[in-house]
Amino acid sequence: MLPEVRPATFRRSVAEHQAAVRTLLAGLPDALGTQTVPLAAALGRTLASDLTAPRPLPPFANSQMDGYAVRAADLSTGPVPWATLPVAPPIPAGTAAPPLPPGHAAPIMTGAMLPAGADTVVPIEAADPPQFPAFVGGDAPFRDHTTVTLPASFAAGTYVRPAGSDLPAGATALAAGTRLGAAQLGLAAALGLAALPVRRRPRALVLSTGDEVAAPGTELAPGQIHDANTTLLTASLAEAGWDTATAGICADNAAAFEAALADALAPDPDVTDLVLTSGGISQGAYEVVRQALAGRGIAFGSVAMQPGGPQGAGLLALPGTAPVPLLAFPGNPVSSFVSFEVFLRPVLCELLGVPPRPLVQAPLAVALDKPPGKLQVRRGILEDGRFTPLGGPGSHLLHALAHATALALLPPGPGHLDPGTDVPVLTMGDPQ
Ligand SMILES: Nc1nc2c(c(=O)[nH]1)N[C@H]1C(S)=C(S)[C@@H](COP(=O)(O)OP(=O)(O)OC[C@H]3O[C@@H](n4cnc5c(N)ncnc54)[C@H](O)[C@@H]3O)O[C@H]1N2
Ligand code: MOO
Repeated sequence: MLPEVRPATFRRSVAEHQAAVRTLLAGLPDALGTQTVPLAAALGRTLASDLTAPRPLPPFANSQMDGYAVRAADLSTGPVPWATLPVAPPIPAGTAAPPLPPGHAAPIMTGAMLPAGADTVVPIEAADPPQFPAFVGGDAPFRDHTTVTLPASFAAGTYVRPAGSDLPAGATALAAGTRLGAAQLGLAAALGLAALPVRRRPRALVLSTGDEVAAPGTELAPGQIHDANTTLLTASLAEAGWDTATAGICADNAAAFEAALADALAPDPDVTDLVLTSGGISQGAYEVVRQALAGRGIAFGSVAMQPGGPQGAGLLALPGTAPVPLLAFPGNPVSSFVSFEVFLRPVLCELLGVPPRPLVQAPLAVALDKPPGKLQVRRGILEDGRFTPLGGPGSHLLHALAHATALALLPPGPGHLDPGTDVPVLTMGDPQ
């Protein structure tokens, strides 16, 4: 059950707006539920519940080397630091090993089951002779009375992989919330599991607004710009594991915008977990999102942050559609990007148990001025452990953003920060 958020005009701190977004999206984990999918379809999905090992890994004690399975005690019975032992029948991988007769050495292959009684494997290179007898692996019949000489320097347990030494039966193999990559799926396969319980992928509807905004690939009329935000927000969501749909670019006409939104939500057989709009929420005369949605459950206001000051959020209540959480981001592309990184990604990570972007403290390489009392998010790079800004604070500077690998979160408070001031920095990795 999602909470009611009443229309209002707000002035919030960043923490207050983050809390409002968290409350709005609190029902997401339950709404996603669980579905079981084959391993081949589980790549990139999120594990829905703790995965318990149904059997030990490895399932039986086995050899780590091609060599001889022995009892370590049989190697140091005489006055010399070696022992000559009769050779028992060989143990290939994939067979049930018979018990090792006392005082014998059984040729054993890597991964083969250690016979009962053996506790050590001596690699073939350490044996004399350092090759297996001709009857091992060939068609020749087993020859009794063959012997091998082995050094006594191998302590009990050497080159043995005990049952459960990777993971005991009943242990937690992977925790709920784990994003399933190659290694995690490999572990599930090794445990014998053919399918895994995963969360339904969340799904968002992304809409850009503005008479001036035209789709990439189209010719621009005078005064028009290309739509960056649909792509930017869709890609941000996809990186966070979401499926996305778009209702395209909506003109600055409240009735048409509302109709487009209702259309995109109503006939859709797939659940929409979130609507994300950009543009049309500030103080202008043509603020289509604000005008259309202020009476539909969405609160608009300002957050003490730059860029990304204007914000809207709430539970969208359109006639004929199910209530759905909606976040309205400002139209400037960097404002939309920063809004995603500050308000949405951390909440999604927290709710869905995904690790957030790493946050480090780093000194500023240069002096920076900012609006006092607001959190300013500067884009830049970490170089020699210091934060160097790329471009200025303007929220239209997409080129600098595209080269940034770090976001400095300059705290509200004084408007001037000296070089060397330690500030929190979100690291984003290399641009792809
Ligand atoms: N008088 C005031 N004016 C503005 C204020 C204010 O407080 N008082 N706030 C400014 C801030 S800060 C921001 S951010 C913007 C937010 O405005 P909107 O959310 O209403 O966005 P728009 O006006 O529609 O667009 C802003 C800007 O971004 C461009 N844009 C919009 N959509 C896209 C898109 N999909 N792709 C690329 N670029 C887009 C648009 O052309 C504008 O240049 O308001 C300030 N004004
Ligand atoms: O707050 Mo606006 O998002 O700076 O440009």
